[in-house]
Amino acid sequence: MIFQGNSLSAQLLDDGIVELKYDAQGSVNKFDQATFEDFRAAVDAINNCADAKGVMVTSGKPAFIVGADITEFLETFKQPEDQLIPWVKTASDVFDSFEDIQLPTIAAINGFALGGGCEMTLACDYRVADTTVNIGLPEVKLGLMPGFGGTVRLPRLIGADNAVEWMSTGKAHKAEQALAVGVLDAVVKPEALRDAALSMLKSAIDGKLDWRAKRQPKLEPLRLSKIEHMMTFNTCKGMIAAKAGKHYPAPMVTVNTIEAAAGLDRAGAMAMENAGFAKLAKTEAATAQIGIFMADQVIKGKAKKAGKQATKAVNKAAVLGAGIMGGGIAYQSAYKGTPIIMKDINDQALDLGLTTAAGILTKQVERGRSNAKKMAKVLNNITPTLSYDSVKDVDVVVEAVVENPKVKAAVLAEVESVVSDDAIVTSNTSTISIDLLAKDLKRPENFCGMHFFNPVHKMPLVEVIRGKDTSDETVAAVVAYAAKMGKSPIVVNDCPGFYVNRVLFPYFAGFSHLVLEGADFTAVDKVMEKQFGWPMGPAYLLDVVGIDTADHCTGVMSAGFPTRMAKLENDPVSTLYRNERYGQKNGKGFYDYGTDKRGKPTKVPAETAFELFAASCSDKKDFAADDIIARLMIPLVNEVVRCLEEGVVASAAEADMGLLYGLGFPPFRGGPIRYLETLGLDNFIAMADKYAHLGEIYQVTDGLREMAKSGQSYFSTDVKKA
Ligand SMILES: NC(=O)c1ccc[n+]([C@@H]2O[C@H](COP(=O)([O-])OP(=O)(O)OC[C@H]3O[C@@H](n4cnc5c(N)ncnc54)[C@H](O)[C@@H]3O)[C@@H](O)[C@H]2O)c1
Repeated sequence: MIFQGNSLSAQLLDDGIVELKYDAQGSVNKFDQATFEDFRAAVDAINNCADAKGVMVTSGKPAFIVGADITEFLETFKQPEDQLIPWVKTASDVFDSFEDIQLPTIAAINGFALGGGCEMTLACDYRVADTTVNIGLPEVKLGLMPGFGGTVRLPRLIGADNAVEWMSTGKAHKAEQALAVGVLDAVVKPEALRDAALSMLKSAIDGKLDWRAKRQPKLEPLRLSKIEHMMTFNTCKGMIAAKAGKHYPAPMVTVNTIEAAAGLDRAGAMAMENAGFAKLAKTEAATAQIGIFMADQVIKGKAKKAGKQATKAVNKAAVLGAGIMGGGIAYQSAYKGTPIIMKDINDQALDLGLTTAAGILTKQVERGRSNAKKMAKVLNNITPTLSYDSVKDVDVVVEAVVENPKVKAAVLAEVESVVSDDAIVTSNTSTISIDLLAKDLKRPENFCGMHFFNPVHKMPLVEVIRGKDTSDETVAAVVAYAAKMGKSPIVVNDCPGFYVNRVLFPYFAGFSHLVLEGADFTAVDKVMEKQFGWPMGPAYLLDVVGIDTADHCTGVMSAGFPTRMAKLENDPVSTLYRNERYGQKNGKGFYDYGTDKRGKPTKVPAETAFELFAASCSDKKDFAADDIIARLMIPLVNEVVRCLEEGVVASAAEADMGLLYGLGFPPFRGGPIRYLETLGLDNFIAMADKYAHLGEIYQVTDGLREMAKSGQSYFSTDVKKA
């Protein structure tokens, strides 16, 4: 052994080959600060080893190297930009010093080689992978760009156009794709990987392969003619500008960096990369996207823990109601491998439920994401029925019948009397209290809410709602089932609106206030979509949710929080409802919906809506974009803070992910709490105080003022809880 560190070692094998083996103490190999120290020391040891003739990089884990340690990023990136440049240069220098070892080098790549893991292989002269490989530079998904030489080495290896595509999409590539584009030199079966790498390295040592010639282009400027240069970068920039948009600067900074560095040697190009990386590390988008990655880990971690704690595995499920939601739930359960009975009271509904599932599957087949065999298997996993007979032996029931407390109470009691004593019963209600529904059940400990979002197959969130009698076992089993369905579950406590709708309705109230004061709803939608970044502005979202549903929910919320969320006089939503404008479902709401000559869906602001509001709202008035954003977002953020303070949602991470996964909160803003903290607690409070006279939804809590005063972060409170 010529070097032994905590996460990697260098051993001199026969024939003078040094095996540089990454084998961290944790479950995966990643580049954290300690690994960098090891890496640097290992390079020194190899340079000082007189007998070394070549270097083979391997992994002792099922994955090669998964990337940099993202958990260190947010803390590190608090440094000012001018200090981050030397910080990242220290890291890229180690990769350069490895690349400069005056011996042939090869990476034997298995499983994931992402980010820093991919960059480690790029610093080698040759790359042999096995068929399990997944290789790529996904930094852009964290609002960053490669920082360990990826932007320098990859374009010089596979051409600027291919490299920009790899880096601007952040996609991971399978072995064959990476081989075709020239990132890999060979692909072999997993059992042949080591021998193949050794054999190729020996050929280089013996002079049969010219490793110096292979390395040289990586040290020089990119070989591009003026025309090629112009064509490549202009085309790439055009595509990126259209796709990524202004809220996601990382892809454009990446391509600009590669372009600016094209005429430079490695040292010059690396300096460009160091600067570009530091610039991106300081953007709000990077903070937000890194925050999302960490918060997602929190959710996944909790789901995994629930899976271990759950005493009851869900192997067979039932859904009651084959409507929009029931059909979607049946599809999702079946698709992810849990057979499900779909019960309704009428045949037509069952047909519709199955047709919905088949429709989703057909689209997947058309897009090449599935095939007829898989489609048949999924459909076979759904058993439609009109009777309770086949529901008897299921492990979990999801009730998704009409939103009527009496019907739900009757259906829940019925099903409870049919299933076994340890079966879990859940409700997909969006507004009815879980404690209220549990009141007449014999086994309330086996009951909780399981709130899916529409459309079920697309929306990642499931709120698992704990009632006052719900047992921990029930929560654990339902969380595990939701995760098995491929969803991201968050556990919330029972309260009106649960978590997501509870914070959404104050936002809608902010919108209604604005319209009542004369705002043009199309202008509000435009600001909230284009500037704030929501996938739909509030008027459009209300149309999609359904004006009738929204009006009903407003009633529920005002009953639950009578002072803060009291129904507004002349609420534009109620005005539309009274005029039978139910939104997208009947083709008329704030907008009119239809189809054009080619059958494409259309959406135009409805003249009738303007007329109705002219009669019940103040005269038309323009509002500044900042004003619009503040008046909608302050109520939402305030309510999220209340939910955290009341323990409705357990952590800032879950509060953020709930809105990201349930409502499509703009990812570049990270979630409501990340948005609050990016603004700064003091700034948010100052802004909210300006609007406090508008009502309670604008008034910040004492708890928030306390947090601001003591300079605390909601995310550090999460760390303490964990
Ligand atoms: N649609 C949404 O966007 C959405 C989102 C989240 C939650 N939810 C909730 O999901 C539930 C269902 O909503 P939906 O939109 O799917 O409604 P829907 O009207 O499309 O479907 C309800 C189905 O329940 C069936 N049904 C009625 N009584 C029944 C009974 N006794 N036994 C079995 N089936 C019965 C009906 O025949 C119908 O097929 C509601 O509680 C709703 O609040 C809806």
